[in-house]
Amino acid sequence: MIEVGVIMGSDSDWPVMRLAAEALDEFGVGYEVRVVSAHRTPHLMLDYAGDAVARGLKVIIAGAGGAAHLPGMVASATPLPVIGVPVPLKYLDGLDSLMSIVQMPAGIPVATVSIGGARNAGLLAVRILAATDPALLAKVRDFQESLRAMVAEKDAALSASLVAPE
Ligand SMILES: Nc1c(C(=O)O)ncn1[C@@H]1O[C@H](COP(=O)(O)O)[C@@H](O)[C@H]1O
Repeated sequence: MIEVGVIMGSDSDWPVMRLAAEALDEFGVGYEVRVVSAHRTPHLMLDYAGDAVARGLKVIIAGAGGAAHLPGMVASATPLPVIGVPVPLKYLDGLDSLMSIVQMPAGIPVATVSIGGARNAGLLAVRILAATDPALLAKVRDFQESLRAMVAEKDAALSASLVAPE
Protein backbone atom coordinates (compact mmCIF):
# COMPACT_ATOMS: atom_id res chain seq x y z
CA MET A 1 0.00 0.00 0.00
CA ILE A 2 1.47 3.35 -1.04
CA GLU A 3 0.86 5.89 1.72
CA VAL A 4 3.62 8.44 1.21
CA GLY A 5 4.44 10.48 -1.85
CA VAL A 6 8.10 11.45 -2.07
CA ILE A 7 8.34 14.19 -4.67
CA MET A 8 11.16 16.48 -5.75
CA GLY A 9 11.64 19.35 -8.13
CA SER A 10 14.35 17.59 -10.12
CA ASP A 11 16.02 14.23 -10.34
CA SER A 12 19.16 16.09 -9.23
CA ASP A 13 17.56 16.22 -5.74
CA TRP A 14 17.55 12.42 -5.45
CA PRO A 15 20.92 12.05 -3.66
CA VAL A 16 19.34 14.02 -0.79
CA MET A 17 15.77 12.75 -1.08
CA ARG A 18 16.76 9.09 -1.16
CA LEU A 19 17.39 9.40 2.58
CA ALA A 20 13.65 9.89 3.07
CA ALA A 21 12.94 6.79 1.00
CA GLU A 22 15.46 4.79 3.01
CA ALA A 23 13.81 5.81 6.29
CA LEU A 24 10.41 4.72 4.94
CA ASP A 25 11.96 1.42 3.83
CA GLU A 26 13.27 0.82 7.34
CA PHE A 27 9.73 0.99 8.71
CA GLY A 28 8.10 -0.92 5.89
CA VAL A 29 6.03 2.08 4.80
CA GLY A 30 4.94 2.05 1.16
CA TYR A 31 5.84 5.08 -0.94
CA GLU A 32 6.21 6.36 -4.46
CA VAL A 33 8.91 8.63 -5.86
CA ARG A 34 8.10 11.27 -8.48
CA VAL A 35 9.75 14.30 -10.07
CA VAL A 36 7.18 17.09 -9.94
CA SER A 37 8.01 20.77 -10.28
CA ALA A 38 5.85 23.77 -9.46
CA HIS A 39 7.97 25.82 -11.81
CA ARG A 40 8.60 23.45 -14.69
CA THR A 41 5.47 21.31 -14.57
CA PRO A 42 2.81 23.42 -12.84
CA HIS A 43 -0.13 21.46 -14.26
CA LEU A 44 1.38 18.12 -13.27
CA MET A 45 2.02 19.53 -9.80
CA LEU A 46 -1.63 20.58 -9.41
CA ASP A 47 -2.85 17.22 -10.73
CA TYR A 48 -0.55 15.33 -8.37
CA ALA A 49 -1.64 17.34 -5.33
CA GLY A 50 -5.30 17.26 -6.36
CA ASP A 51 -5.40 13.48 -6.84
CA ALA A 52 -3.29 12.55 -3.81
CA VAL A 53 -6.14 11.81 -1.40
CA ALA A 54 -8.14 9.78 -3.94
CA ARG A 55 -5.00 7.76 -4.70
CA GLY A 56 -4.66 6.82 -1.04
CA LEU A 57 -1.69 8.96 -0.05
CA LYS A 58 -1.60 10.07 3.60
CA VAL A 59 1.53 12.23 3.67
CA ILE A 60 3.58 14.03 1.02
CA ILE A 61 7.30 14.70 1.39
CA ALA A 62 8.38 17.42 -1.03
CA GLY A 63 12.00 18.37 -1.58
CA ALA A 64 13.36 21.17 -3.72
CA GLY A 65 16.39 23.40 -4.01
CA GLY A 66 16.88 27.10 -4.70
CA ALA A 67 13.59 28.94 -5.17
CA ALA A 68 11.83 25.98 -3.59
CA HIS A 69 8.14 26.65 -4.14
CA LEU A 70 7.13 23.03 -4.63
CA PRO A 71 6.33 22.11 -1.00
CA GLY A 72 4.21 25.20 -0.38
CA MET A 73 2.37 24.98 -3.67
CA VAL A 74 1.58 21.30 -3.12
CA ALA A 75 0.38 22.11 0.41
CA SER A 76 -1.95 24.73 -1.06
CA ALA A 77 -3.55 22.16 -3.37
CA THR A 78 -4.02 19.20 -0.99
CA PRO A 79 -5.47 18.76 2.50
CA LEU A 80 -2.75 16.20 3.33
CA PRO A 81 0.19 16.97 5.60
CA VAL A 82 3.20 18.13 3.59
CA ILE A 83 6.76 17.84 4.84
CA GLY A 84 9.22 20.14 3.10
CA VAL A 85 12.88 19.30 2.57
CA PRO A 86 15.22 22.17 1.70
CA VAL A 87 17.75 20.72 -0.74
CA PRO A 88 21.16 22.44 -0.69
CA LEU A 89 22.54 23.53 -4.05
CA LYS A 90 25.93 24.82 -5.16
CA TYR A 91 25.19 28.42 -4.21
CA LEU A 92 23.84 29.72 -0.88
CA ASP A 93 24.21 26.31 0.80
CA GLY A 94 20.50 25.60 0.96
CA LEU A 95 19.61 28.74 2.92
CA ASP A 96 17.61 29.90 -0.10
CA SER A 97 15.66 26.62 -0.14
CA LEU A 98 15.08 26.79 3.62
CA MET A 99 13.74 30.33 3.49
CA SER A 100 11.56 29.50 0.49
CA ILE A 101 9.95 26.57 2.28
CA VAL A 102 9.77 27.56 5.93
CA GLN A 103 8.09 30.98 5.80
CA MET A 104 4.62 29.89 4.75
CA PRO A 105 1.65 32.22 5.13
CA ALA A 106 -0.77 31.34 7.95
CA GLY A 107 -3.31 28.78 6.82
CA ILE A 108 -1.02 26.68 4.61
CA PRO A 109 1.34 24.68 6.85
CA VAL A 110 4.46 22.93 5.62
CA ALA A 111 6.44 20.96 8.20
CA THR A 112 9.94 22.02 7.22
CA VAL A 113 12.91 19.88 8.21
CA SER A 114 16.54 20.99 8.26
CA ILE A 115 18.60 21.68 5.13
CA GLY A 116 19.24 18.27 3.61
CA GLY A 117 17.17 16.68 6.40
CA ALA A 118 15.39 14.16 4.22
CA ARG A 119 15.92 11.32 6.69
CA ASN A 120 14.00 13.22 9.35
CA ALA A 121 11.30 13.94 6.77
CA GLY A 122 10.92 10.20 6.26
CA LEU A 123 10.89 9.58 10.01
CA LEU A 124 8.30 12.33 10.53
CA ALA A 125 6.07 10.78 7.88
CA VAL A 126 6.37 7.47 9.73
CA ARG A 127 5.34 9.14 13.00
CA ILE A 128 2.33 10.81 11.35
CA LEU A 129 1.17 7.43 10.05
CA ALA A 130 2.00 5.75 13.38
CA ALA A 131 -0.43 8.01 15.25
CA THR A 132 -3.28 5.86 13.88
CA ASP A 133 -1.36 2.59 13.42
CA PRO A 134 -0.45 0.77 16.66
CA ALA A 135 1.93 -1.68 14.93
CA LEU A 136 3.86 1.17 13.35
CA LEU A 137 3.85 3.06 16.65
CA ALA A 138 5.51 0.05 18.29
CA LYS A 139 8.22 0.16 15.61
CA VAL A 140 8.79 3.87 16.30
CA ARG A 141 9.16 3.08 20.01
CA ASP A 142 11.66 0.30 19.21
CA PHE A 143 13.60 2.73 17.02
CA GLN A 144 13.72 5.29 19.81
CA GLU A 145 14.97 2.61 22.17
CA SER A 146 17.69 1.67 19.68
CA LEU A 147 18.86 5.29 19.64
CA ARG A 148 18.98 5.32 23.44
CA ALA A 149 20.97 2.06 23.46
CA MET A 150 23.36 3.42 20.81
CA VAL A 151 24.10 6.53 22.85
CA ALA A 152 24.58 4.45 26.03
CA GLU A 153 27.04 2.21 24.17
CA LYS A 154 29.04 5.17 22.84
CA ASP A 155 29.00 6.78 26.27
CA ALA A 156 30.36 3.60 27.88
CA ALA A 157 33.03 3.21 25.18
CA LEU A 158 34.16 6.82 25.59
CA SER A 159 34.32 6.51 29.38
CA ALA A 160 36.30 3.26 29.11
CA SER A 161 38.80 4.90 26.74
CA LEU A 162 39.63 7.70 29.17
CA VAL A 163 42.48 7.28 31.58
CA ALA A 164 41.15 7.28 35.10
CA PRO A 165 42.48 10.22 37.16
CA GLU A 166 45.03 9.36 39.89
N1 LIG B 1 12.80 24.47 -6.60
C1 LIG B 1 12.50 23.79 -7.71
C2 LIG B 1 11.24 23.61 -8.27
C3 LIG B 1 9.96 24.09 -7.69
O1 LIG B 1 9.97 24.62 -6.54
O2 LIG B 1 8.94 23.92 -8.34
N2 LIG B 1 11.37 22.89 -9.38
C4 LIG B 1 12.67 22.59 -9.53
N3 LIG B 1 13.35 23.15 -8.51
C5 LIG B 1 14.74 22.96 -8.15
O3 LIG B 1 15.69 23.38 -9.08
C6 LIG B 1 16.92 22.78 -8.69
C7 LIG B 1 17.81 22.59 -9.90
O4 LIG B 1 17.21 21.65 -10.77
P1 LIG B 1 18.07 21.04 -11.98
O5 LIG B 1 19.22 20.28 -11.34
O6 LIG B 1 17.12 20.13 -12.71
O7 LIG B 1 18.54 22.19 -12.81
C8 LIG B 1 16.56 21.48 -7.97
O8 LIG B 1 17.07 21.50 -6.65
C9 LIG B 1 15.05 21.49 -7.99
O9 LIG B 1 14.45 21.00 -6.81
